[in-house]
Amino acid sequence: MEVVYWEGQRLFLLDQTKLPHQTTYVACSRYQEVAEAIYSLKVRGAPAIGVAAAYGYALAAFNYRADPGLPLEQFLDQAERELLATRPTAVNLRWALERMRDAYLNIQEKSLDNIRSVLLEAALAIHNRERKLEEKMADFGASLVPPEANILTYCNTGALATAGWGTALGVIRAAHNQGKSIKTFVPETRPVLQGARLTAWELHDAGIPFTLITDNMLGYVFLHEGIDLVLVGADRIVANGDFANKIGTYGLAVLANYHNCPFYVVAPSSTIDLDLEEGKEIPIEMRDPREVRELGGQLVSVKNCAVLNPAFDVTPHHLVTAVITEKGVLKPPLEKSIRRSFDEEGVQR
Ligand SMILES: CSC[C@@H](O)[C@@H](O)C(=O)COP(=O)(O)O
Repeated sequence: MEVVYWEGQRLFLLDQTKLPHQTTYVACSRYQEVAEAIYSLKVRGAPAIGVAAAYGYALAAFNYRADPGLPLEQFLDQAERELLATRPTAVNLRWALERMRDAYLNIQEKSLDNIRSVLLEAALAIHNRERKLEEKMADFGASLVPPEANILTYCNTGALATAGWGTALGVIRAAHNQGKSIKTFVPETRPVLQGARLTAWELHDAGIPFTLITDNMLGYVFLHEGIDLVLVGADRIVANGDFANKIGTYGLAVLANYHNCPFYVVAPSSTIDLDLEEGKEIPIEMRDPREVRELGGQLVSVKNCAVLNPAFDVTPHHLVTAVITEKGVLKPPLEKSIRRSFDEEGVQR
């Protein structure tokens, strides 16, 4: 099932807020609808929002009418700003939009038809690149999974989160396909239940055994079930290896460390932000208090009570066993191996 696809002059997004009960698509014909879909988590997960934003930028060129409005370049800049503002933590959004802007700036023949077709090609290339490199990453990760293993993952890091193969869940899928006997524990991931609604749905669909737990069972599971490794994704990894991921990841990393359990972060290099040195510089998205007070739209607490709702937390690099990207398994000292993985390909940011 496609998570994101382009047809005609519209972008279709699988509405993840309706899963697992309904599989419906939102059809976006304006870039503002893509921005709204990203903000409201209809499409979510760092790589997937990068892919959606790239198509959103292309859509802006299709929306553009020369009449009294802005010149095209300013209109595209406005689309870029609005798409970028939707979710501040996942750096893949900025990564994808920068590539779209570069694609626009490199166009020689600036007729509207040509601009539209070049930008659509550029968005498709970002999407296809994601698919290809995630399979590579999954193979690197699967090589670290023992033939029999209890794995703990977090949030949703599968095809739904990437519009490709998946990050941490891609590794689980690859290990399963290699015939490894794995049991995956899936925390529900409050406040909006990406684990219970999305990861459980993906694993069930793929026929991969899993056990759903509530987030406050993590300690119990380490003590009584035995966890062999933890696999999580990331929304932004900075130069020293600190990384932001779904709220709760830090607590999970501390528990894994206490239990001497390997803790792996799986993410494409588009999630690495070498402009930031340390995790404390990462902007953390604060979301609507209703996500905490409510469950499935039903109030479960005191109306209007004070709420804290950071969507992400930052885990320090010393709790990370290795970072797995499409370039390989990056081991500590993380700063050195992260920078080297960029230098090898001469990637400039
Ligand atoms: C591809 S997985 C990496 C992260 O994006 C994932 O773990 C996560 O935190 C998603 O958060 P979300 O708020 O659902 O977009």
